[in-house]
Amino acid sequence: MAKATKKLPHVNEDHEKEPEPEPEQEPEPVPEHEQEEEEEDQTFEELGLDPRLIRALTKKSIDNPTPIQRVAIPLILEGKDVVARAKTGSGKTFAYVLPMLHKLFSDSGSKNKLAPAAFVLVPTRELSQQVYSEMQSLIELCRVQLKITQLTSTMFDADLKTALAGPPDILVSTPACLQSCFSKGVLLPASVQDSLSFLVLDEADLLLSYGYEDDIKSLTAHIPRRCQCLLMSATSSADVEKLKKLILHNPFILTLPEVGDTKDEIIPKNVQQFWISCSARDKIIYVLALMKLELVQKKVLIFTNTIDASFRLKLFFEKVGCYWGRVIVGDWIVSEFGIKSAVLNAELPQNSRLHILEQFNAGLFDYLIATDDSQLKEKEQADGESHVERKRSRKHARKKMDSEFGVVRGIDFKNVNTVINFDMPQNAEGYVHRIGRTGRAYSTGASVSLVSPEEMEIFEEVKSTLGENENKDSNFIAPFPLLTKNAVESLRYRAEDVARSVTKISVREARAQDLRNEILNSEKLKAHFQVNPKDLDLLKHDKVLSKKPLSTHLRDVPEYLLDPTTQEASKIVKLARAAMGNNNSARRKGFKGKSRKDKDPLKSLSAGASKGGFRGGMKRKGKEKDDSSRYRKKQSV
Ligand SMILES: Nc1ncnc2c1ncn2[C@@H]1O[C@H](COP(=O)(O)OP(=O)(O)OP(=O)(O)O)[C@@H](O)[C@H]1O
Repeated sequence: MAKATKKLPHVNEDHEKEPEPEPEQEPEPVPEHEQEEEEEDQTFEELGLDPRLIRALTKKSIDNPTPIQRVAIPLILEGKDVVARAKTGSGKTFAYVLPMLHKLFSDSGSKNKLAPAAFVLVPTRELSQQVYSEMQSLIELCRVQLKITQLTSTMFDADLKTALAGPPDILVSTPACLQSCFSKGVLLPASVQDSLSFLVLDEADLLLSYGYEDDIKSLTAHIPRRCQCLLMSATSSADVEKLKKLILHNPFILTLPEVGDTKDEIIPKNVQQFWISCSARDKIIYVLALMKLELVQKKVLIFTNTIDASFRLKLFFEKVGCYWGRVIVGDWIVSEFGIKSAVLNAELPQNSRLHILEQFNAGLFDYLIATDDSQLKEKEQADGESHVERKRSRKHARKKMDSEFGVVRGIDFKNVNTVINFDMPQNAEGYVHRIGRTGRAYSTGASVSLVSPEEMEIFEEVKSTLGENENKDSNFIAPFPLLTKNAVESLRYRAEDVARSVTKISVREARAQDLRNEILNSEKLKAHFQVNPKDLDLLKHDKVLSKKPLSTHLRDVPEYLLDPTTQEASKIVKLARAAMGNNNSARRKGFKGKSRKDKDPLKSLSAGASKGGFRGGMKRKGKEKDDSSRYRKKQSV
């Protein structure tokens, strides 16, 4: 314990029964900037991790631990129960996976056990797949004989038995699925009592909202007292507190970080947040303008609150012939290819959803229109209150959807530069999780929320949750500076014309068609991925769904339609993109890649963006250092 704090003089962990040493027991105070450098330079070796894991990380170009990893890993290696709260994308998964694997590597006794040594519980199947893949790839790189198994609620009893035969060392699952293994007798409480050394509740803030409370309560009876329990969470909530009381013994509470005043910095500072005020009807023109005039950087993740809205958008993009990519050979344009988008929602089969995520992450397409799970649930509830009939039919529809689906929360979308809230989420928590899909691993990112007058209330709620304060740099949602009303008006006539042609019937047909495609895909995928698990390229998810020929009148926006400010803004965004090159570089070295603020051409632009104006997401280095050095002292229960 003392060892961990001495290495990390900025960190204060509270412990219920073991108070931290008084400051006089700390090492000699070091000037702040030196401490920051020292912490940032800390290596995984210094944290005491197994060399095989360190080599595996190096192969993944991960050299230095992130702030939460720097604090959590030593404590977990020491065998402490830990509650770790750190913002989205801050590397919480490796913060528990690395020390857990380290300990399992050296746990020779586990081979004679009759049940897994570790349970990792997550709220959704997408997350389960993600965590499973991360751990599996580390284990493979380490060339260690550890078996990891993923269980899903759709597995037959016989498959569950097969999966648990052996038994695996690590089990990744949702709480419901694990509990059903106990109730079906596939897992025996006595064996678990004897074997279990680790219980991880990942994305703990979401576990209860996904309805797993009863499952978790039932599971507690099977968790041996000596089992080390870890709870990872992006936000603090009453649910996290509840889980903490249910599961953990005497935990260390790590909270990262607080900057400045009374409110936590919830959104990573490397993410610039913007908003545009417009009518619900005009949103489609604004989103078109953002994309068509290249005012946002790819890859783009667009959120809608309903599946129909996502298809409407997809068809609209297809129909406006958003073609601005060109293949040029010599002086000749040999082909033009369209910007196509894919949709992601709970209606799609599981295999398709995972594959869409993989393809998007692999960069096979740049625009993904997602309808997030909680929005669906809440929208249905809201609709249901006023329209009983609709509620019944939606309830029926909901049954067809996957209750373990979770597209937004915790999913590690790779290299998303921009998140667009086409619809505002239903609550501030939804906003935080959506925006957290960009700026992962402290890379840069931006978000643009389109806010209609009807959504102003929720927008205000978001701002107050974030602790917005124009004098403070963080958590400030600025008016989007790059798009003028004139630029939008220049697109209006044509865009409205195209929007009119996207009828309810065409949306319904497209949705049905997409589902058919994906069910077919899913069958093919299932068979194919059994043989070629790493093959990403078999099937396409961004097929054109429009049945009618595409309109050409918005294919190219004539220069005369654009006002000079927007033209200038578009040029600047392109320059910024060129200057940034591969923004992934920021992700290496424990997120401490140098930002290029000196080269940031957006810094000079001020069209309407007061404080927090468009920074192109590149000038946050100094503040990032603050993150690594400030952990908030928090009272444990
Ligand atoms: N030390 C590191 N250096 C560089 N990249 C890292 C490091 N640790 C993790 N990453 C990468 O950072 C990304 C985000 O990590 P992770 O998914 O664990 O974040 P998170 O804190 O769990 O976010 P969320 O709360 O949204 O689930 C991943 O792509 C991961 O591979």
